Amino acid sequence: MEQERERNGRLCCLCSGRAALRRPKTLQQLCRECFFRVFEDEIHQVIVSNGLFTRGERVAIGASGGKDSTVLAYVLAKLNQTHDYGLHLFLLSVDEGITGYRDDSLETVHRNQIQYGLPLKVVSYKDLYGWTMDEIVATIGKKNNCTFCGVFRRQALDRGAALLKVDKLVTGHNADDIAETVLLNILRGDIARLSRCTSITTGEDGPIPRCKPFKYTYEKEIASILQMLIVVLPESSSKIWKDSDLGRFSTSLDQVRISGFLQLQKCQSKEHVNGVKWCKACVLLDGLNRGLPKLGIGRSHGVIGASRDRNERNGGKTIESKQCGTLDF
Ligand SMILES: Nc1ncnc2c1ncn2[C@@H]1O[C@H](COP(=O)(O)OP(=O)(O)OP(=O)(O)O)[C@@H](O)[C@H]1O
Repeated sequence: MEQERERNGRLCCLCSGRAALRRPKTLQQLCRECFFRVFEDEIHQVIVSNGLFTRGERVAIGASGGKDSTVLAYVLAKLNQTHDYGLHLFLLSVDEGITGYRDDSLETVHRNQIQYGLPLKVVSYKDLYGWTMDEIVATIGKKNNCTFCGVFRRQALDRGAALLKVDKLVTGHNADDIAETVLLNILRGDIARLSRCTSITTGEDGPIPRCKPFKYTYEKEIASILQMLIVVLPESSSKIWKDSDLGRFSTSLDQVRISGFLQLQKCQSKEHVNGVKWCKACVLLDGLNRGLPKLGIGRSHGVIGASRDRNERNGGKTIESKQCGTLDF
């Protein structure tokens, strides 16, 4: 209460209006409008100075329904208009099939689709792999399921991006995520990932580069923007947003789901974006389908070894594994 009164008494350092917050990054007192403006200007500067996009490009926003990608969708849609980037923006969501979690957050994505007027594509693990995460957890238990979730999500985003025929995929990874990844890679002694995990654009040698426009953005500031966006929503929806960061917006909009013909074909398919036979996702899926779900768990050389042994015994072909992981965005 005391703090609230004190804050209300302070003035915005840019326009002398009533300050709404002390900005975490610079500790400046700012009103709501100035905070939005400096936040958006900074993202615009990051985009321009790093040459993230080229006019006319098709760009998919990895939309999880969480705060980072929700704010990313808002800010990119806004900047695309105000600065006339000339981008074709899409929302791309991966439905892992986690009851009570992703189904809720996908409702938020549907809402973003309406608010920002962006086309949405949803790709699901069930359609791509024949398994939901709930089914995978029921098979493998809670211990190693993160490996499946992370590896499949990464590939699913690539495949969704290929279906949308986009030139780039952007994600809501922020400065805090990157700091965490750096520390994890140091602890894991993973020098290769350490050297590339701070890049604002990765995968430039692959079919669909990934960019992180929030690379320099503090998570706290993204949370403040989201909170302020909630305030301007109609009462019924703002109540929904307060219930959960992920939101619970009910709508009956059509989800664009990919059909059976795109079921994973062990990377033999020419459509496969990584162009690598037997990538980590394939090894994991192969294990699941054979009733050997732990087959692909662990480090790649272990996987290759285990797979080779098994294939040699079966007189089959050699499986080559590619390092995948959630820290590689
Ligand atoms: N299921 C998904 N569908 C589409 N994109 C996703 C999905 N999960 C993660 N992403 C992308 O990867 C980014 C980082 O995801 P992470 O799971 O680390 O969550 P986060 O830092 O909490 O972000 P968010 O608040 O957007 O969920 C997200 O901002 C989003 O762009």
